[in-house]
Amino acid sequence: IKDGWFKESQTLWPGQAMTLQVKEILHHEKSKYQDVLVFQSANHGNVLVLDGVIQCTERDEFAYQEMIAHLPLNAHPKPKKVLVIGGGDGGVLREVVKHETVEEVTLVEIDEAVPRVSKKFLPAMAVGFQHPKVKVHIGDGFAYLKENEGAYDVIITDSSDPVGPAESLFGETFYDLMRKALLPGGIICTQGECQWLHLPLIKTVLDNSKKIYPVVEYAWGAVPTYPCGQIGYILCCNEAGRDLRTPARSFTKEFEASKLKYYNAEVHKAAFVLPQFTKSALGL
Ligand SMILES: NCCCN[C@H]1CC[C@H](N)CC1
Repeated sequence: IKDGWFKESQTLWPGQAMTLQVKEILHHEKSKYQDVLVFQSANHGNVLVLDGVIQCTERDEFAYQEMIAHLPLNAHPKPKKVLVIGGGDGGVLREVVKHETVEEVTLVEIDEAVPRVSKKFLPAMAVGFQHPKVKVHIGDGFAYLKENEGAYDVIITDSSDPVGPAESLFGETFYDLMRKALLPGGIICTQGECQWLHLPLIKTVLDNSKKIYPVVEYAWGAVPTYPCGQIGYILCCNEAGRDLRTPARSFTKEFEASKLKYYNAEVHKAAFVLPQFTKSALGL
């Protein structure tokens, strides 16, 4: 942080950097896995930064949390058992429990510091931990998946970037472990990086996924404080012929108007419409 501005410079987005004006540093620690920073920004609320990378800001986190949760959940006809890997800030949990069909959602987060710090400094996201349907497990998602085969209708991997603790969450082994943990007709949804910055990585992950899932899709949406102001979502289903691009279920218009700020049935469909350079690069 230099003369009151935080700069998000990272090898994953060379030559560019989002900067946010800092009002006050609220917390800074080295956890067992990563550098954890929370600051109060001038115009984006409190901001969570892990290893120098913006994870979420109070101002625009809803755009990401709603999409990564409601794209898979509304693409599934009747999701009951949900698993979230990562997502230690609680935002995805807050969204998952909005689905009446969901009976139980388990969150597996490797770093105990993230829920601890989120509960203190990002209460509007950490509210997700309070719901009775929620179970929290601090541990490695790999190990957890191996212990829970054929158990989940939807698995959401809300990870940081493939540099540091989340690196292995972008590998073929992990995608196969998620597949084995799904129930029939199950859907996974993972943080899919940025089409302007990471097309080779995205292509590798999608090509690997196509070897083991009959349905593989790429969607994207705006998140102003993420690199290039957007983020992708990779969705896979273990049942051939399923259409993930059209909601199998929708919230009522009233629910969309009162309980959501980004996602709705039209946004669901629009998210899968890709610009030509991405379409041809990913062969979708
Ligand atoms: N629940 C926090 C969101 C984590 N996802 C982010 C996607 C964009 C990345 N550059 C950083 C992590």
